[in-house]
Amino acid sequence: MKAVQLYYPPEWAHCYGCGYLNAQGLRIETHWHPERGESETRFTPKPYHTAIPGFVYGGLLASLVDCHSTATAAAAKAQAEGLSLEAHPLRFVTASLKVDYLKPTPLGPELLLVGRAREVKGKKVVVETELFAEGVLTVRGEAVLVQIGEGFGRSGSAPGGG
Ligand SMILES: CCCCCCCCCCCCCC(=O)SCCNC(=O)CCNC(=O)[C@H](O)C(C)(C)COP(=O)(O)OP(=O)(O)OC[C@H]1O[C@@H](n2cnc3c(N)ncnc32)[C@H](O)[C@@H]1OP(=O)(O)O
Repeated sequence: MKAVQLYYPPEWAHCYGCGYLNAQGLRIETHWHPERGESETRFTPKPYHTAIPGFVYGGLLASLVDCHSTATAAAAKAQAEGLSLEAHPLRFVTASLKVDYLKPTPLGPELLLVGRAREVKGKKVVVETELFAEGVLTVRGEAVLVQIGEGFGRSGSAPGGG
């Protein structure tokens, strides 16, 4: 199964968290499970992603939730509209991001993020994410994502839905 991010067109693939063209980035990959209506991202932090020794830096965890959410929004919207990402590479940006750190997240094990769209309405999608370390829920996130259109981010252009 191809990761959602790999459908992004090159001009939208430079993001530090999820752009496949950013050699220094995290380059996360999110997989969509249509039968469950859920997304999954797996990521193993590096030793330098440290908060205090033995635990993951919270800013990194927020980044993971952020980019995992944009991909979840694209996949959920595509499913809701009956579109294939191959033919319709939808792209979302984050309007709002809330992260609750429930427990310290241990540094070392692979992390699993599971996402669901709570609302798909027009160009807006609301995504809930749970992040697990060795099966323990340590972070919960909620994000509002807004679909962008061609030309978004270019000088003088207004945000545009697709
Ligand atoms: C910076 C990116 C550069 C370009 C590269 C792109 C590709 C890479 C992407 C990488 C991504 C990686 C991740 C990143 O790092 S993305 C980078 C961080 N994000 C940004 O820089 C986004 C900056 N913001 C904007 O451009 C605009 O505000 C956007 C496009 C988000 C909305 O402006 P727009 O005028 O188009 O939308 P609208 O006003 O018609 O609202 C639409 C709906 O959304 C709801 N809503 C809006 N805001 C909020 C809020 N704060 N809380 C709750 N809800 C909010 C609003 O109520 C409405 O809902 P409803 O009333 O219909 O129910």
